[in-house]
Amino acid sequence: MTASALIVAAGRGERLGSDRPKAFAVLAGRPMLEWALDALRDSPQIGEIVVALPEGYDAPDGCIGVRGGAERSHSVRAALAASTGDPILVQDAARPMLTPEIVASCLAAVAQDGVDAAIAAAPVTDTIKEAAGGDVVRTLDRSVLWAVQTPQVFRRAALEAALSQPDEVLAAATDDASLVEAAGGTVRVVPTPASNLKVTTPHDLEIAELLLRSSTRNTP
Ligand SMILES: Nc1ccn([C@@H]2O[C@H](COP(=O)(O)OP(=O)(O)OP(=O)(O)O)[C@@H](O)[C@H]2O)c(=O)n1
Ligand SMILES: C[C@](O)(CO)[C@H](O)COP(=O)(O)O
Repeated sequence: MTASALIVAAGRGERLGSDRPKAFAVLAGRPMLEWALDALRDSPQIGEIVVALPEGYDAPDGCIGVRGGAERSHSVRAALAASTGDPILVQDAARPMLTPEIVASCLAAVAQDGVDAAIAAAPVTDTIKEAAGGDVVRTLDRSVLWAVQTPQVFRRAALEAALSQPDEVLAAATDDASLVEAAGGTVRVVPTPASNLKVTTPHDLEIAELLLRSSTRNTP
């Protein structure tokens, strides 16, 4: 069956502080959402693209639009309900460095036997410490740590089951794979460059602008 891509674009972007929802903030001359859309439109495995949108925004050309929810996972659930494909690729509009190569790697990984989800992730390069009240409790073993990104690709049945939980369970999840993990599913990491960053703050927007303006993706 053909894959569906879900792009979650319904967030407010409070940490970015722009005058419009973050997915529509201008990045290298275009709405941020368009960068991830380009990579998905250039991926032949993707049969349909569903975009979860803020109120008052229309679906981009060739995409199915749905109204997003209160939290990110609620937006994923709304987009999933409007999709028909299998597997399902979930992408943040706020990750504009997506490429067709990353899409292909994650789709290939989820097609392997026994895998319920395949998620883009970069090995952690900083030393990570756990702290409480300002004091370090422990230093974690960096060799087993991954900084998780999107895309996250799921077998449809696994994502449907994960997202069928109560609203408050979904609201507490910072990514979709964690819901599949909690249900005992097998989630595989797909090594991806750290440059597949999420635009959260104005500083991230500056970095993404520099990367995109120096990339061949920005040539007509
Ligand atoms: N209710 C929500 C919240 C987030 N998102 C999307 O989920 C992605 C990752 O979320 P995040 O970076 O936290 O975006 P915002 O919620 O917009 O940011 P902030 O928390 O700063 O308001 C973004 O593409 C965002 O548009 C969404 O579709 N629906
Ligand atoms: C899904 C995600 O991009 C993986 O890193 C991230 O967890 C989203 O977090 P946010 O707090 O909604 O920005």
